[in-house]
Amino acid sequence: MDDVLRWRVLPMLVLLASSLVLYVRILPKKSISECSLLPYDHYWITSKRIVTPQGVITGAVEVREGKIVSLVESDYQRGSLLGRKVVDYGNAVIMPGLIDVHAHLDEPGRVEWEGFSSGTKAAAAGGVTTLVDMPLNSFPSTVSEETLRMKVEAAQKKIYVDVGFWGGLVPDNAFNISMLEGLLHAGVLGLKSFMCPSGINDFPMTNSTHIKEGLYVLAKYNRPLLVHAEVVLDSKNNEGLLDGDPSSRSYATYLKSRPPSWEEAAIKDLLAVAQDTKPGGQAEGAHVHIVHLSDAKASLDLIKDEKRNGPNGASISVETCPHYLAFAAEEIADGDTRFKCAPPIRDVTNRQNLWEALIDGHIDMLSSDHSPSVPELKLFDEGDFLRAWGGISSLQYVLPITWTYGQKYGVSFPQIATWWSERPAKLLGQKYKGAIISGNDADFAVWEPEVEFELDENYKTYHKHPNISPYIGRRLSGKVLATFVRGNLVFSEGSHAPAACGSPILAK
Ligand SMILES: NC(=O)N[C@H]1NC(=O)NC1=O
Ligand SMILES: [Zn+2]
Ligand SMILES: [Zn+2]
Repeated sequence: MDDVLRWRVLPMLVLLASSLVLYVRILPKKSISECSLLPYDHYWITSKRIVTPQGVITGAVEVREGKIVSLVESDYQRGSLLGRKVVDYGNAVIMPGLIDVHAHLDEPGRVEWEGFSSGTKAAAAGGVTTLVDMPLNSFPSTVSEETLRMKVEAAQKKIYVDVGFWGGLVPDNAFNISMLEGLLHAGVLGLKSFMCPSGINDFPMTNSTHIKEGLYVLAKYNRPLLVHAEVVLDSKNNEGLLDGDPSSRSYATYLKSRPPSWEEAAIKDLLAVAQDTKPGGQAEGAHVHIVHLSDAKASLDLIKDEKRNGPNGASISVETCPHYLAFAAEEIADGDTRFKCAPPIRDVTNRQNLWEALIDGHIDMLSSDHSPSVPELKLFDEGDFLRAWGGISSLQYVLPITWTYGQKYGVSFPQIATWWSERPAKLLGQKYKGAIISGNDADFAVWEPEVEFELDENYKTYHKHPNISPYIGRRLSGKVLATFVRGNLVFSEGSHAPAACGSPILAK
């Protein structure tokens, strides 16, 4: 019996011990192959169309340990990379990964609306390699050091792309410097506030005084304040409308309820406060970023006027979103609340003016303002524009939307890279993101501009609620083939890497 034990158990123990050693030794390798569909840490990607700050080139990008280490402009097919690990994307476009500075992922607290996992899977499938999560629509809102920690905790092991966080500037913390400093110190990339009711009870609106206080604190940290710039004017538009009034199904009714004058009045007040960000001003170092501009008339003129002062003027920037560039009020059917957002989508002429302002550089960048909810809150049965949730679901589609609807205006790959990568990286203070240059993070969107597809039920969408998006049913061009985040191939030909290895981005 003793002998049997010795000859059977001993070898098994040896085997167990050696496989444990092996397991421990291969652990780092294993984690690469979980995080990436391409399990190398040193490789080249090649294509005939690589979008760099110097223009579109044919060549190879060398990636090592998550960084771009060299960029070779050459006809790589001649064999200079023979024997290397090369992924050839042929004629597909390699662009810097998209950076979405404005998305609502709603976690913790409202995962039934979206969540870090589905939201960042959608981002990865759309070529978005970094996104910044808004401080509201989750519960609690991100307004203190503690609530930021809850966000970061909730994001652990769930994010497929890199994710930063905005903190909320609300009346509760605006006059509480230590609370704001705690939030900034803990790593939010900047603050966000509303000049009108946000639609979320624990995220009340701020007035100019709150914003001024916020800017003083932000100045010390060199970080921006993002502002939803609409103020509720004493409008008579909806007076007399009762719940269930048939005209609340009318898009025209909704459009009139939030006129361009709301944006104009807010931007006027905001630019007055933003004067403190001028060189030598009390809030020098802070920056004001106007989110989702819709009004391309008086509101845009105010912004253009301020920008004419150049570096001596206030430090400001502005974004618009794909839905203002893709849709127009005239095309929105009554009752179709998928199109409800704030500020609203305006008329055809306004859309044309937004495109021109973007192309002329008056509008700095694009963002998704992906703001989904559960389908029930969209009130599809009633089609009530006044009571339905306001927010457009689009995160996964922003690249093909920009490309498809931009064709009419002759939009180029470098322009898309400027609007979706370079300028957003600058707003976020991310020095190593936003462009394909040596030393930067190896964040890429690889896509095929010429490939068309229909957003129908056969199209794999990763948003938690695919059907609430107004883009469903549209034909788009520009298919995302592959997405790399810090060298990890996180999405390729319809599949995600097994593990979610995105990093939280915390400001230091
Ligand atoms: N709370 C929230 O997401 N609001 C957003 N939705 C929208 O359409 N505009 C917004 O600011
Ligand atoms: Zn907003
Ligand atoms: Zn938003």
